[in-house]
Amino acid sequence: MAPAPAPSASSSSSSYSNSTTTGPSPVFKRRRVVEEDDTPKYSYDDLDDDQDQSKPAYIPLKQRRLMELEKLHQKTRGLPLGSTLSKAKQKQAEEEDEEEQDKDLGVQRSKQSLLDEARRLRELESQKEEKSQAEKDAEEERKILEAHAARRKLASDLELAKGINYTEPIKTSYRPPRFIRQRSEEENAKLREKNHIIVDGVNVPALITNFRDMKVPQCVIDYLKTKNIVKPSPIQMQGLPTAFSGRDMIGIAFTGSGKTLAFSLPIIMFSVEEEKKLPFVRGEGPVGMIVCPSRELARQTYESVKAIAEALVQGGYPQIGVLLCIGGISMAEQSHTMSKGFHIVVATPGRLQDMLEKKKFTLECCKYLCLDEADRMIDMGFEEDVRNIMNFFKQQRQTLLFSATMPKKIQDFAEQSLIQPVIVNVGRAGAASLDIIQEVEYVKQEAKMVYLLECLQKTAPPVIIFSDNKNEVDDIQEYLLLKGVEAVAIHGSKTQDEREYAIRSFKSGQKDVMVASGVASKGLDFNEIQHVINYTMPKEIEDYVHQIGRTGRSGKTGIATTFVNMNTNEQTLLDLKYLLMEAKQRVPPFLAAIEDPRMAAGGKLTSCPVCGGLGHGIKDCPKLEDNQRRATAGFSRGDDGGGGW
Ligand SMILES: Nc1ncnc2c1ncn2[C@@H]1O[C@H](COP(=O)(O)OP(=O)(O)OP(=O)(O)O)[C@@H](O)[C@H]1O
Repeated sequence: MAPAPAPSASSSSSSYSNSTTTGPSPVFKRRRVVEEDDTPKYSYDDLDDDQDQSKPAYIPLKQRRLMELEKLHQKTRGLPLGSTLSKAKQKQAEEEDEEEQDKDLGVQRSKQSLLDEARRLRELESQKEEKSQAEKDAEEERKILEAHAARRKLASDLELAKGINYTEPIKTSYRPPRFIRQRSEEENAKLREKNHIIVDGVNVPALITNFRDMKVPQCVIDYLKTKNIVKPSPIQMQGLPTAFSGRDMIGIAFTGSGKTLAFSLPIIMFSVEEEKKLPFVRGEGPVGMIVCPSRELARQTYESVKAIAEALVQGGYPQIGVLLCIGGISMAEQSHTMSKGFHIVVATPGRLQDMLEKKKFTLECCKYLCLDEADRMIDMGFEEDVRNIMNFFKQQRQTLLFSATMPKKIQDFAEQSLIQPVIVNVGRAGAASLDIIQEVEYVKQEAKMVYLLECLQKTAPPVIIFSDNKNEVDDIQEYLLLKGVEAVAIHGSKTQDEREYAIRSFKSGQKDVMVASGVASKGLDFNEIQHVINYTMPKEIEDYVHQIGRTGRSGKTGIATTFVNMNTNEQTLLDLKYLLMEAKQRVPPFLAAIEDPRMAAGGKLTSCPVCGGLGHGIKDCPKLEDNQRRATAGFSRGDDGGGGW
């Protein structure tokens, strides 16, 4: 029999032992060995050999079973006890761990199941509602549009502050002939349909299909004839009687359709009437204003107003004064007109605001305001300028907004700013003129310049080439001059003299080609442009519509060629594809191949409310992006307008 081990230092701390050093062997052979992990362990020797000698008073059942198991195991397999024990212990620990984990998992599971539940409920709900993707998109678009359109009304701060809210249109002395007044609504509707005119608004004045019935003075009719204007265009048929009647109006018609006459003849006639009543003297005026987004457009409008005013003088009507109010012209020139009293101001917003602030003239008796290319003016950051100008009005005014591209966003914005407005639409807002043959060609970036020369052979001059980059405009002009082509260039960094020279020499036919940046030539009416070449496809489809609109004007046919390549944004190409389809133009295979993701998702073709493009929704609108980028960067005005406005 093995001697009972002496208590060792290592075990003494926890061994049950007699502290006596003398006398018989220790009573307790079985000892509790405490190891590092404090788990009780039993010496095999003690258990086996000393079983009958010294039995512990009580061994719990669990332990006894373990012991039995160990013994059995040892006998059958001959495995060391420690390993079996530790395995058993491990198992037990694992079981305990599992229990612990289960407790944790229980919490986790219950958390996860809540999420699952929420997801499941959401799925159920969405199944219940079963909204199509298109419906969801439409809803989202509506929300973006609402957020985007949440602006103040286009009214003066004074009116807003005083809570002035005009509800009735301005009264004028104009009365159409009796037979027109007696025409039934059905007849009017038929006539509108025949002329592709769509109107919206209350008590829309009847359209009139000839100038005489509109009571346009004979001398003006004669003058218009000299300009080959014999019959009113659809926008004039509806727009002139509407404006003559004093109604606020939003006029939308394609490029080159005669909008200028539609808004300038009424202001001329009102001025003549006022002058007849009581002649204007120094310091008096104006009666009305026409505000344009660019100097060139303002000058062009000024010239056409002056020409009609001159025709009226020839016809025995009183002389009316017209003031051109744009940057880059001398104050002396303007002072001369102002010294006599004047009736009409044609202006760009910046210079107009400046002159009003300097009290060069007041708007005390001004009752007529027309914003030409209104949407572009607002897009270009002139909204605040226009609002400031409104502050100078002292009474109710008649407001007219005109453009070829008037996206829904601007229409909505304008509608709430006008008084019982009449909306006159000829064709879809933003659609291209049907008098333009549109050709789109894939030309690699590096091949563009050379191909341009070839392209110029398509038609006789005059030709306009557009590029959206000032440096490129200069490069193209230089290249053409080198090749012997008579070309002029115009962009926002040119001086006023250079810009005027370019326009004059091109208009008079001295120069065959004009290379221009988009902004500099919007709305300009050049004589019978044969061909417009978009050297670079503009990012925004509205710009494309305005640019190609320099040809195919007043009923004549023109050609537009547009270069695209892999640098052209796919979404812009999609806009272009739809525009070509709408105008029944040939769609080249590379454009036809571009698929519309909205169609694939079961959507339907609608125009973007922000820019009017057909190839995207408001969420992907490049113009909205651009506006936001400008707003973030603190820009307010058009890219190359710099100093030009
Ligand atoms: N009734 C008409 N019949 C024939 N030609 C017309 C008529 N009215 C205007 N025109 C001519 O059509 C040309 C284009 O007119 P205008 O510049 O007013 O177009 P627009 O609609 O303002 O175009 P844009 O949107 O590009 O500014 C001008 O040369 C003008 O003299």
